[in-house]
Amino acid sequence: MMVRVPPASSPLHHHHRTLSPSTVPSNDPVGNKVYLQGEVYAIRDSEYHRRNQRNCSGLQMLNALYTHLPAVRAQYKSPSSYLTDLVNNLKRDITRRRVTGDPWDLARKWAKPRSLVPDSARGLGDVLAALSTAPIIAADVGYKGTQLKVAIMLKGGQKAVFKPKWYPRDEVIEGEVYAGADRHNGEIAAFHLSRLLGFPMVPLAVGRSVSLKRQILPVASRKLAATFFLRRGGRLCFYGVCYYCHKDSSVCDNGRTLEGTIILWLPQRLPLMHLPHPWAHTYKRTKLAQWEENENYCERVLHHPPFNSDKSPRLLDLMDTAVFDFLIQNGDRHHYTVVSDEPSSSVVLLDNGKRCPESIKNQTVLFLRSLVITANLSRVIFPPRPSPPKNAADLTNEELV
Ligand SMILES: Nc1ncnc2c1ncn2[C@@H]1O[C@H](COP(=O)(O)OP(=O)(O)OP(=O)(O)O)[C@@H](O)[C@H]1O
Ligand SMILES: [Mn+2]
Repeated sequence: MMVRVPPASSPLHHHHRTLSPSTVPSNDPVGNKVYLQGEVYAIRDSEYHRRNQRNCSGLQMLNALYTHLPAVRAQYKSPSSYLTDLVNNLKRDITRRRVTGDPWDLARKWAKPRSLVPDSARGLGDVLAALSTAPIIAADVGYKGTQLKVAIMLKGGQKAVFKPKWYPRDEVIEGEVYAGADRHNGEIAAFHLSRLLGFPMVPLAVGRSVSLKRQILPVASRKLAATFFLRRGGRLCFYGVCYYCHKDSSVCDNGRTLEGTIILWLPQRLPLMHLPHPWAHTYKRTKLAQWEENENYCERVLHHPPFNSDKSPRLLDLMDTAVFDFLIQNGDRHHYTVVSDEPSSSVVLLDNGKRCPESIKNQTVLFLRSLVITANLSRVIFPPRPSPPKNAADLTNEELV
């Protein structure tokens, strides 16, 4: 299911197809079947729909939720001091205060299987500043994955990743939710959003403009350097080594620098493991996934490890991940990542560059507040097993907010 929150007036409004509320719900023969309640659109590809008319349980749940929206709005009409403090503290944390002489060590100590950054992270501003200014002492082709990236080593021995900017910030990406290359600034927004939501599982990420000529090429491995070339007009370009890496899809500097995102590498003591996401797309237009076809799919998932253990928070963590991905508009979490050999590990939120809306920088306090409310919803609507999940429609307003 693909869910969007784009009323034209909202700060989340962005450049995807804009749908007219007046067409809802409709079943137009060529386009999408669109559901609307309040200001939420839930869109499903029409082709899927024709084949599987029954599959609307998620939409019904959403509809049930939106009956509570007016009450939630009323309660949060004015900013609470809790949220004002929360945002102020987050802001203070990301200010450079020169409280640590060893930012890499500080960040390494912070990282735990259920929290990569503490709620109150004195020195975070110093780590972020170090990421965006520390000299790059080595650069190599990306480690794995399909997209162009540069593995870098920063002075002081810290590993990191450089993901280049592909699009102007207001570029429209048409197609499926997983279409297009990554948005470098999506990774940065995702990092701050994760802290705001109390789900700090995104590795630290900052923006940085690098000089390919002066900062990357001189320290590049031979393999990486071999993919550099000059365009007419003096722009330096490269395309790296990866599944989608090709000279035709290279990135170029503007004559001086290339903008991108630097993402901190997680410490060695937190090795990662990738697991298939039970609610992944099939990535084939004509093939439905089991979760799209089978009304009892969730029950089936609950019979398998790690979901069959009352001690495992995994399903709740995946739900929080779903809320998070909804907010950053990421439809590409085909696998999820956890820390190996840590059964209680939360989901490590890597690879957040898909489709993060450009307008996230225009957030207002109002918007932030609604995010915090949304983030808490999954815990309320889906209480931990074994207590039987309540029907969202049965919840009182007090329970929801
Ligand atoms: N900050 C990090 N710390 C540790 N490991 C990382 C980090 N970022 C990425 N990795 C490892 O590298 C892999 C690929 O990274 P990423 O998902 O960002 O690249 P990608 O090319 O977009 O991958 P994909 O094509 O699978 O979407 C991750 O699955 C993870 O194992
Ligand atoms: Mn990716």
